[in-house]
Amino acid sequence: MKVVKEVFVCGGKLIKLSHKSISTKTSMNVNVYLPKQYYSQDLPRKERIPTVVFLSGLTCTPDNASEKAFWQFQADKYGFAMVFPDTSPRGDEVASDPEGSWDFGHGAGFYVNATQEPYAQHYMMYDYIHKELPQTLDSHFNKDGVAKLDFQDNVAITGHSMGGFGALSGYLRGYSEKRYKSCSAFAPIVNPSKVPWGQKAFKGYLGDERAQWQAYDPCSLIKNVRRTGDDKILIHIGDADPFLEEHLKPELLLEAVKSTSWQGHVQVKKVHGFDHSYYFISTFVPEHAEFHAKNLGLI
Ligand SMILES: N[C@@H](CCC(=O)N[C@@H](CS)C(=O)NCC(=O)O)C(=O)O
Repeated sequence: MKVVKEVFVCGGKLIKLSHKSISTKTSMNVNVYLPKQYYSQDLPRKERIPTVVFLSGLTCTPDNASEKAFWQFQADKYGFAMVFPDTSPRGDEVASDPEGSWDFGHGAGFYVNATQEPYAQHYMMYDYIHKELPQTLDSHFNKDGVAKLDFQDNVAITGHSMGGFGALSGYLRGYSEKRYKSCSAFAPIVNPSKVPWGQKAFKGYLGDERAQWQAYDPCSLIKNVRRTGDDKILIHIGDADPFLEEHLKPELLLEAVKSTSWQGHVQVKKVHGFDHSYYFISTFVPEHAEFHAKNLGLI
C-alpha cells in the first residue's frame, strides 16, 4: 500500500492510500481515518481500535464521505477508525457502462462479484471489500507485531444508497460467521432485484439468472438468516429523497422481514424533509455512530 496523502482532521488523521488489488486487478484508492485514540499513548496495549466501514453510493470516490459525512468527529468521540473504500475498479482497461450513464460501471460496482464478461475481469467488488481490503489494511497498519487497529474482527459496516445495499448484503451474507458486529444504512437500495438501478446492475454484472441476484439481495437474504442475540439493523431515509419511490423502497424490506426473526428488529426511520444528499447523511451520522459504538463494545 502506498500512502498518497495524510490530512490532519479533528483529533486524528485521514490517510489516503492506493494499492494494487488482486481481486480487481487494478489500482484501488481507499481512505482511512485514524482517530485521536490511535495517536494517544494511553491506548491499552491489548485493546485494538475497531473499524466502521462506510460504503458510498453511485458516482462516489473515497473522498465524498471523507469530506462531507463528518464521521471523524464521531470516530474521535467513541474511538473507532473509519474505512472509506472506492465504489468500483477504474481505469481505461476497465469496462464501463455502454450507455455512458453514471448508474453502472465506473463508480457503480454495486459491491458484487461480476460473473459476466467483460465485467468479470475487474468487477470483483464483493471479494475486494469483504476479504482483500481488510487483510491488506491489516498488513499495512499492523506491522511489526503491534496490532493497534482491528480491520477483521470487531468491525461494523454501513453505507449510502448503493453502499447501503452493499452494507446490508455483506452483513447478511457474512452473518453466520459474524463477519460484521453491526450494520446500518442511509437511504439504501433494499431490494435491487425489484428496482431499475439494481436490475440494470445485476443483469450487467450477474446475468439473467435470478438465483444469482437473490444471493446478494437483502430482501431475499434476510428471510434465510436467523437473527441472534440483540442484533438490530438501523436505517434512515429522507421522505424528500428523489430516489425513494423508484429505487429505494424501504417498505419492501419491512415486508420481507414479516414473520421472520428480524421482525421488529429492522428499524427504518423515515425522516421528514431530508433528501438523498450528504446534508441528510451527515445529520444522522451521530445516531449511526452511537449505534455502532454500542455494538462494537465501545460504550
Ligand atoms: N450524479 C447523479 C446523482 C447520483 C447521486 O445522487 N449519487 C449519490 C449516491 S447514490 C452521491 O452520494 N453522490 C455524490 C455526492 O453527493 O457527493 C445525478 O446527477 O443525478
